[in-house]
Amino acid sequence: MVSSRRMRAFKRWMKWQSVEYSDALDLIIQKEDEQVWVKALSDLHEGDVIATIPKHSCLTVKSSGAWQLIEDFCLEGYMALSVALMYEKSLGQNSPWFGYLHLLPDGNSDVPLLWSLDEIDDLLLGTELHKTVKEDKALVYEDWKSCIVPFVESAPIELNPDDFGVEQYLAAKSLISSRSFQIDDHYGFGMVPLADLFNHKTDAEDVHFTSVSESESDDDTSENMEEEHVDDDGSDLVETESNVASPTSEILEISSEILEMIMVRDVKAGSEVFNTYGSMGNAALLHRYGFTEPDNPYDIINIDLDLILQWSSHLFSSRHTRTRLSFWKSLHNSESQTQQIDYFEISYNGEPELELLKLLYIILLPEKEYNELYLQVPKKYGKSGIVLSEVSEMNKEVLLTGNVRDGLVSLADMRERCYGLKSMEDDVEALKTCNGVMEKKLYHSLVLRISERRILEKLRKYAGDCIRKKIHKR
Ligand SMILES: C[S@@+](CC[C@H](N)C(=O)[O-])C[C@H]1O[C@@H](n2cnc3c(N)ncnc32)[C@H](O)[C@@H]1O
Repeated sequence: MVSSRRMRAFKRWMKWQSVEYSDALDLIIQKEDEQVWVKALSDLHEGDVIATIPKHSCLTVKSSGAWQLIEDFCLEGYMALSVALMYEKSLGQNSPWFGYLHLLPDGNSDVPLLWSLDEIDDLLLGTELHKTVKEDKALVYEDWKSCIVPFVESAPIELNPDDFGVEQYLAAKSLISSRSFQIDDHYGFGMVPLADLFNHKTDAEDVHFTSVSESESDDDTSENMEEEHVDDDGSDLVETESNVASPTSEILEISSEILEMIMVRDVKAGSEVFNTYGSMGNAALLHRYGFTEPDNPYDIINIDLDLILQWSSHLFSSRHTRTRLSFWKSLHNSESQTQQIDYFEISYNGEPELELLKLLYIILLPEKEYNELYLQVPKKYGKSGIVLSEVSEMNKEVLLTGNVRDGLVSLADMRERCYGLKSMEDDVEALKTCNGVMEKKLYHSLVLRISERRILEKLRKYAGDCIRKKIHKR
């Protein structure tokens, strides 16, 4: 089979690159979708070093043959690594990473960046990702046109434009977003062979990825370098002058450095060995990696400020909405250093963030109480005697007046309508008959829609529960 031939070639490549891994691991290619996963062949124990990966075997901007070209053209972050990846792929068998790249898919087609616009509109409508992914696609195209095309045209060596087309750029971006790791200050981030074959499990990883140099490995003072992902602009990766030494001497000096994979819990023979890509909700998982997890505790849903303004303008004059909004903004700005708020988070349990409650409370205050509040800040005001600046996450329920509760329910209903005509029950039914391996886009978009809509359900319940609690207290 082609896939097992590719795996054998990858194993030979790892040997050549001195990438070592435990005999107790099996690298398996799943027949149905060619996904790779790592299986424990015998019991593994916490503390076992199951793989060592020399840093020079990682495909990074610095290690790539295109390094000088990239440097001369001043490309940085994701764009630079994408060019390095496209360049090495363009070399085919002449690339030192051929045996590794040959195992990888051309792009990660599960990542929404690679979906068609129709698929995005159809599958992601209403979700946290719909607008974001459309914007991503437009930005990627812009980046390609304004940076990659001129790079290829002005390169001092002949590059085939077909190897650096927009499709290739999108594919490279999807691989980087779903498989890259932060390595160290010298190499920055890049593709780490073998380490990138481990699948993710939220809060239940079996293995840690650690950077260790030979001098450190003897006395066991290695620094834990849990997989770190970088922002899309790669901004935290831009090197300072001080850590960019003469490339050859530095590479020689650090070529002894290795990355280690260490077990952080026991795993029984026959089980999959998981890594973690971080604590992320389903929107972030799908956006970056192309999959979701059922019952993900890091799920959230956002209520956009625009939606709140729409809701307010159904109830009040636009002048009322504007005045109350700017009053809330002035309070918010005086109390916190955080930047402008465009949306408000509802947590996995359906709890709205404090600032949303404050804004609704202010919008809904009767005119007389609002005027008192406006004139007397930060003194006590109104019947409730609430001092807004004293309300915290701990006691935010004091803001849940009947009107605020109604407001939360209306906002949940308005947010729900963003998902279009299909009800939550339709989505749940569709998920039951969907094949998670063969219909990944549909499957994971349904999980995302359902997880978000469950949070809206919990938000309504949160508003209702508070009614009950208040009645009970009286
Ligand atoms: C770093 S790779 C992991 C190895 C990958 N399975 C492979 O075939 O090479 C990350 C990709 O694996 C898949 N993946 C990882 N964890 C997963 C999970 N828990 N459920 C579904 N797919 C997962 C996703 O396609 C993701 O983009």
